[in-house]
Amino acid sequence: MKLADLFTKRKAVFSLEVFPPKKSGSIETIYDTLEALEGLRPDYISVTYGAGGNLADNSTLEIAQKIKNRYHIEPLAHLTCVNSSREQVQKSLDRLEKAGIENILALRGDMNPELPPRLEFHYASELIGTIRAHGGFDIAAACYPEGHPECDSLEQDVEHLRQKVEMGATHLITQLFFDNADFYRFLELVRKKGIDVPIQAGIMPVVNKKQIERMVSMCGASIPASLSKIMNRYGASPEALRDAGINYAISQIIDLLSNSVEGIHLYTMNNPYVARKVSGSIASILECENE
Ligand SMILES: NC(=O)C1=CN([C@@H]2O[C@H](COP(=O)(O)OP(=O)(O)OC[C@H]3O[C@@H](n4cnc5c(N)ncnc54)[C@H](O)[C@@H]3O)[C@@H](O)[C@H]2O)C=CC1
Ligand SMILES: Nc1nc(=O)c2c([nH]1)NC[C@@H]1CN(c3ccc(C(=O)N[C@@H](CCC(=O)O)C(=O)O)cc3)CN21
Repeated sequence: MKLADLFTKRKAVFSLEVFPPKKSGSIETIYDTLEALEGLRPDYISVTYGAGGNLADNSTLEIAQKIKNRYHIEPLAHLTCVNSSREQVQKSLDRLEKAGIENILALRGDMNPELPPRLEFHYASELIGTIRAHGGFDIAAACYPEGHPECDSLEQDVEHLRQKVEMGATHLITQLFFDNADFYRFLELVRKKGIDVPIQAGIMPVVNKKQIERMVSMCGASIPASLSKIMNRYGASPEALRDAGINYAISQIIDLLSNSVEGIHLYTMNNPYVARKVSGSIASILECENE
């Protein structure tokens, strides 16, 4: 199924994101995670590719294929371009098509300090053009409620976002954010600029200090006072911080749904406990939105 069709059927789409286990780890661990996530009945599951600048390989395709064929859930395969040649991208697209994957999240990708950028692709919009020319895929792209960290202004970043939609992205997923006011401000600006494709809010429940620090430095997301108070007060107790992080995310999601958000994309970080807690708490609300 093409994800664009999903957005015409659902008032609020609910999706999950997983990442392939590190090369040193076993690929099998992801299947335990998927087994647990399957029961949460997401509309689709996305699989990262070279997240955070990690080396990418064929495991994204392999996992996406399993999500489709073993769990009968629609997969969204991430694809990045900054470290790839045109030939490599063409090859990836051919493989994805052959595997029956219909949806791609087209990204520039994080810079890997160990790999020099190939300079054949500079921006996600170029990758989107290549995917569209290839044909056969629905294309999603990323957007940044607080502006992309490498961009001088939010206005300029939104202009670049418009290029991605013009090139063929039919659905957007936001970078993680912790202050819904940032999202609402961004949505207003984006709509004013004529970008009219569905936008899903990307939410990450932050459940430990190290993870929060890593995400903030990687994504440039700002921490509102209410969240930093939680971190300071409960930082020494892993369980308290985990539960506070989960509840913070649930509150964010309920506020977003009650303000007519078109979808929630949950960055699960392969943690089924967290995904289960969050989706269990919003299941009846999602049902109410979509009935
Ligand atoms: N792997 C994943 O799941 C996710 C990864 N990311 C990462 O976030 C980063 C950005 O990715 P994308 O949004 O796909 O990249 P993008 O190519 O859309 O934007 C990257 C930067 O380039 C700027 N830019 C875009 N077009 C431009 C142009 N024509 N001229 C000048 N500047 C331009 C943007 O404003 C932004 O600062 C990447 O590192 C990506 O991997 C973000 C979300 C999810
Ligand atoms: N700039 C950027 N790059 C991304 O890859 C990315 C975003 N932003 N924003 C949203 C999500 C978050 N994603 C992430 C972020 C970090 C890891 C990560 O740190 N992975 C570790 C393992 C961590 C763990 O086991 O808990 C790894 O080494 O692969 C994975 C996916 C992918 N996405």
